[in-house]
Amino acid sequence: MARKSPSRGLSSEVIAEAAETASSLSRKSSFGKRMTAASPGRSGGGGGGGGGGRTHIRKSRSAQLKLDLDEVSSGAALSRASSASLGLSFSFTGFTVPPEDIADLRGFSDIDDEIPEDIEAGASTRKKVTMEHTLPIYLKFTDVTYKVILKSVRTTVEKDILNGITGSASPGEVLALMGPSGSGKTTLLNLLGGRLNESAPGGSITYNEKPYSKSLKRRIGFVTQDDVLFPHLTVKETLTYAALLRLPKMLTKQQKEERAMDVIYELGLERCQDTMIGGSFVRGVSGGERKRVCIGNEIIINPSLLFLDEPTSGLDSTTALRIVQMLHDIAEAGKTVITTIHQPSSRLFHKFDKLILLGKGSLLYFGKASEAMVYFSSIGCSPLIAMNPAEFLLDLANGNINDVSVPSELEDKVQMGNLETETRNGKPSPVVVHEYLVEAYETRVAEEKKKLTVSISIDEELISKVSSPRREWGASWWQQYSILFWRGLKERRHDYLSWLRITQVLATATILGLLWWRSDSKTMKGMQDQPRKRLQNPSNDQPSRMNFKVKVLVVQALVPSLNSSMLPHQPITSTAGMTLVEILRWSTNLKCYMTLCGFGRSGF
Ligand SMILES: Nc1ncnc2c1ncn2[C@@H]1O[C@H](COP(=O)(O)OP(=O)(O)OP(=O)(O)O)[C@@H](O)[C@H]1O
Repeated sequence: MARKSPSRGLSSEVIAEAAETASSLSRKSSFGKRMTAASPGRSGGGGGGGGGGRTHIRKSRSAQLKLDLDEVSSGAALSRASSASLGLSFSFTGFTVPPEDIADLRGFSDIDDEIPEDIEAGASTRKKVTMEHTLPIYLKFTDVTYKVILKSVRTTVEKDILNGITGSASPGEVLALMGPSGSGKTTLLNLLGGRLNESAPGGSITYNEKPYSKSLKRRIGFVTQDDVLFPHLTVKETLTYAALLRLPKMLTKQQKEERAMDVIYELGLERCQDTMIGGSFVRGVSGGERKRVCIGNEIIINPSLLFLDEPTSGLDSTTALRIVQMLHDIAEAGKTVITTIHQPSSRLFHKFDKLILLGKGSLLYFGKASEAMVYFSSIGCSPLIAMNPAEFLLDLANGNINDVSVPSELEDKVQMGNLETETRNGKPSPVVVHEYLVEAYETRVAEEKKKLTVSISIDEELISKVSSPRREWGASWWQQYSILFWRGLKERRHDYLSWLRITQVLATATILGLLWWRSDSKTMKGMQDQPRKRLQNPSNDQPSRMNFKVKVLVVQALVPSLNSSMLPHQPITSTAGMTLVEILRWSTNLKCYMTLCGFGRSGF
């Protein structure tokens, strides 16, 4: 299969950068490797299984490292991502890899980077849904600032959230945003994802050299920190409804359903596809599976840019590692992945291509994650004991320099006693450390910043596609209505069919029905007057004294302000009393109807 020429992708500079990234990575997982292997005609990794033969391909990380250096330096690595993005090979564009190959993986949980595995290639029977190719998007942001205005009764204060953040991310890369809590990671992520519209940020954010536009929305996937999933839907239902609602109109219902299945296989969710998502009161899928469903919800539309807000929070380190590995696989399909991360393990830290370290909204480091430690040691900050690099960086960003060698400049200042700011245990205070790091980054890495601010040449076609409004989407109004209606019914089927609810509904209906049992329904006046007659002269009440008593009790319960002493003299069938009962009856009916239609969550 002919590879797409690099010129089809971004400019040579970008390609070189991405190629460099690719060469620095030993990051392809066995999962990703299978993807490569499954692509017929692919030369790397021992050859693909062409022609549907049963070719055993030995895969290992070392095999991946065989990445041809000439190929890398010529930019073919990005071309690979590019060709993947053009739907030719990788899985996460989701269109060519036989799911049987993926199914063989026995789910995501069995992926082990280090263990060589045999894979059967070329046994494809499942046909993948053809979708639009991933458009490679180069994200660049320079001197991004963001403020919020805090209004109180007396004053209006401006609060700086981000101060001059500069960085970039190319297709095929995973950029991690790291920093202590409150450092501005989520704000930066939201800005880059075009989700903060209330006040315009300073600086520039470009996507293939174009500013954010509405048409880009369709090319961006955003996985928020809080999982927004329906607890009573199964994994398969969740992704199928997402596909039905979000995929282009030109695809048939069957194709959309197939696309949902593709994503299930790609994310290794096939074993739990029929399990409910679950929630506070319902046991469902595991935390890692839940996160993968959230990611699936976004990659189902084949986005060019994927943003994730703390996708590993609350997960154990092994599951977190698998999630990050999956993000790499997604990136390798030509997507640009940007994620915030909290306290990653050292293994996880080394998996990121690029890193942004934030401290109090300022940039402390931007560059390759693998070079972060070298940079900080060059400015005099190194760990004094063996520690996880991520932990070390977060300590620094917090201004905590216990177990960290103090830069000689700062040490001198402390010893000379000319440090105006307070010191703690003879060590510079966090404020001073923060200022030092910000300053160090500003001056010593100014060159790096300059490189980023230089405009790069990107293929005209890519630029025009980014701002092109042409991308047909979604379902019609009526389709959306019916999909949401059925989704609402499915989501609540467990509520409807619970014995508690059925009993509750029957009991309410019986009690309310008793109010009008054996009523004189011939005329409106008769209906209204009849109970009054009974109340005023119960002995005339032929149908049943019991019936009358029940009614009185029910009305008393419904209208607590009427006490029994009032009843004989103050008939409840006064216009006000009856109107109240009518309102109650109608509101109950309305609520039943609305619940059946899928509106409102609480049932009756
Ligand atoms: N709209 C706003 N109004 C006031 N303050 C805000 C607003 N948005 C963000 N902030 C403040 O900006 C700072 C950065 O917030 P942000 O959520 O980006 O931090 P974070 O690094 O993602 O934190 P965490 O890791 O805890 O989620 C915080 O101090 C937050 O209180």
